[in-house]
Amino acid sequence: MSEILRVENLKKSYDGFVAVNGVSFGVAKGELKALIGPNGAGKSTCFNMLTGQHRPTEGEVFLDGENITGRKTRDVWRKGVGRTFQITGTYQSMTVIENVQMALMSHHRKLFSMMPRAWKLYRDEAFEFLDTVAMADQADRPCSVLAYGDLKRLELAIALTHRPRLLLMDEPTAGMAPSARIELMQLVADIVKDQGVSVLFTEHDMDVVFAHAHHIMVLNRGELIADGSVTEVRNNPQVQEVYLGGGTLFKEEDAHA
Ligand SMILES: Nc1ncnc2c1ncn2[C@@H]1O[C@H](COP(=O)(O)OP(=O)(O)OP(=O)(O)O)[C@@H](O)[C@H]1O
Repeated sequence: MSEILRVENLKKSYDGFVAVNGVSFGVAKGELKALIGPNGAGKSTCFNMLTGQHRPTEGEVFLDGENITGRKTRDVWRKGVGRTFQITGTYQSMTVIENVQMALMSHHRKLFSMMPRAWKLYRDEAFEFLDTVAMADQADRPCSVLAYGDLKRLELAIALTHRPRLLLMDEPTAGMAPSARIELMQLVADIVKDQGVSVLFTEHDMDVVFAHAHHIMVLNRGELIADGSVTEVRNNPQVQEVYLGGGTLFKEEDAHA
């Protein structure tokens, strides 16, 4: 399978402190890949370098073969790299569908207008995105009354309006109840399968990671210590040491590969 993302020898230093050190990896087209690691391992720093928020100190980032290292966030986004954040970024005073319509206006490069007729634009298209995340029945509800899990699904719909080739998800299930976490990631897995979008996500909940990731990478103190299938990562002694001081990290039945 060819790669949507290739990262070579990525490094980020802050005043001499090395947050990410010589990291190289790939994400295949149509892959759902997890980037895990303890707090402060360098996951967000990695994401920030992929999206152009931070310029790498060294190394290169290729999107579908094109070198995008150091490009501005907006350029990277226009090239098809989307991102969702741990804290949702919807407009609370607007309805669910208006949030999606506004994202579509941006995607189609239409100037946003507060004129009432602006809300007729892209309404059908917006419904399709809401349908993808099973939110069409909540289209006309204000965002301020949505349950947290519904806000996360809405944020996913908004990210999809830009037709990302690669979607980076920063702790997508943070703050959710365990059953809602698995449900949200099942939705993401379905989207990956049905639409061929590639997803790279960070996550602290191992049940979510093992249930859905095709492959897992492990960062520790800025260095990539594992990159492989669930089974390979589970059996990696260095990973077990990092997580549980040598104890068992994974249950056999969790593995799919
Ligand atoms: N702008 C910055 N200036 C200085 N140090 C930073 C900066 N951003 C991150 N760091 C440091 O780099 C290291 C990696 O941080 P990062 O946020 O990437 O880790 P993380 O794996 O995403 O952690 P978490 O799981 O807690 O979100 C940490 O030690 C952090 O304090």
